[in-house]
Amino acid sequence: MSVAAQRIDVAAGVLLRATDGAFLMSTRPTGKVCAGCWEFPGGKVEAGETVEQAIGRELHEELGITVQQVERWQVTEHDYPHARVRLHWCKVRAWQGDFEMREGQAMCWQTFPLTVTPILPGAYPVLQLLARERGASFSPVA
Ligand SMILES: Nc1nc2c([nH]c(=O)n2[C@H]2C[C@H](O)[C@@H](COP(=O)(O)OP(=O)(O)OP(=O)(O)O)O2)c(=O)[nH]1
Repeated sequence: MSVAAQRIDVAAGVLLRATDGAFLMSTRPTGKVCAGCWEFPGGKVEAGETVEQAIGRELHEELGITVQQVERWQVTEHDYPHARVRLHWCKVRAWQGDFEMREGQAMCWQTFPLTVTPILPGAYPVLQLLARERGASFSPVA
């Protein structure tokens, strides 16, 4: 099987702010594919890791926070020219620590309609689901 044909497991966290239900989006750091695009924080699940462990590790590495509660939510797939990914989405409602953008990313709490663009296409399905849960809508920019 070629590298491009292998599906890569990615854990992505939907951090939900208790006060107003806003969710956190961040930009992809310089040097990564699609740098500057908005996404949900997370990254590749490493060998031997559970999705929950991967979320805990990634959010600590990227945002400096300690995740206290992770709820598995949806699984979606997306094919990019650079990779075929399987995204394991988790809702994160409890964490400790102050946010530190350890990879030089930008972060923004969002509600619908979103105010950030461009968004990584692999995040569209989960944004549509989140919007539906809230009686809102999300339409990707063509
Ligand atoms: N974190 C995250 N990744 C996403 C989202 N949507 C989406 O298609 N992806 C894709 C983009 C990438 O191909 C893949 C995540 O890989 P990555 O390169 O960011 O992972 P990583 O942080 O482990 O990076 P590295 O160790 O390889 O540098 O998942 C999203 O909302 N959040």
